[in-house]
Amino acid sequence: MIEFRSVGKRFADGTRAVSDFSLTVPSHTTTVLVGSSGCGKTTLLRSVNRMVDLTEGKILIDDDDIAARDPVQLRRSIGYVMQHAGLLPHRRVIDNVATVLRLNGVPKAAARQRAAQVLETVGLDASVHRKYPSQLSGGQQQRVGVARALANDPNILLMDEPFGAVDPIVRAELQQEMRRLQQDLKKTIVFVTHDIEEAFALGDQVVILREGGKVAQVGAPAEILARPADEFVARFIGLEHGRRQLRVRDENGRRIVVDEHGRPAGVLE
Ligand SMILES: Nc1ncnc2c1ncn2[C@@H]1O[C@H](COP(=O)(O)OP(=O)(O)OP(=O)(O)O)[C@@H](O)[C@H]1O
Repeated sequence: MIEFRSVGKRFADGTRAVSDFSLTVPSHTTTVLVGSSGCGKTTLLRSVNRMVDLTEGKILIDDDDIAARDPVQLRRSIGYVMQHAGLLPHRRVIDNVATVLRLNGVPKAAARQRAAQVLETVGLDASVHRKYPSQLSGGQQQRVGVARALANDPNILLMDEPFGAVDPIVRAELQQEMRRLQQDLKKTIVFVTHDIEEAFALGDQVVILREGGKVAQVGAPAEILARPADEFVARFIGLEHGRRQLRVRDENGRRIVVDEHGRPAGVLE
């Protein structure tokens, strides 16, 4: 479990990114932080592995204050996936993944073996092992990024807009893949996105943020859709002007669900 207790961050230049942010992230589930650009998502995410050091409040991981942890050790114990995969361009795929294991003292052969295993977990076979990142598609690079984050088998995975730079079809594929992975792995995931559809697709718990890291609403996607806390949330999740309102239409004896434009969205069973 990760607990944010009245967390705040003011950067050296005086920019206040976050104030008084509190949240509990339950273990083995996915929590998605969603909000517009600049609302403080990345700052909050990076404060969990101390890439950002807080100016107020504290973060506890399983009841331990992370301020007391060695930052390098802490960072190595937590998986981190960023938007542009952040792979080392001059290292082969297998070594990009093996490097994090080597840093933790795993011998070379064992590191490569584990890297191959974790690449397979994310759907990449041996044909990519010896390639360089630039020889992979954007979606494949993101998979390598996820594999690298999983290599040490961390309990916690931080994901910062990991699918933001790939096309919508690949993005949907990666989201689906992530749900499958999470069913097996049951990591504690904190995922950042500005896309509410992605938040609803992946989050067990969704946190809608306003500017300054202020929480507008926290809840399961269905709870938020059913009871948006206020106008801001209703607008953010696209409930205004009748959007997302589905209706049932009878079509040759079957009940078809249609969207606000009357376009078919599915079949009601
Ligand atoms: N190192 C820094 N120094 C000064 N200000 C910063 C720094 N990093 C972030 N900020 C500011 O803090 C605020 C929150 O930034 P943050 O990157 O956390 O937002 P975000 O919600 O992740 O945005 P995006 O979706 O655009 O990445 C912004 O106003 C940003 O300009």
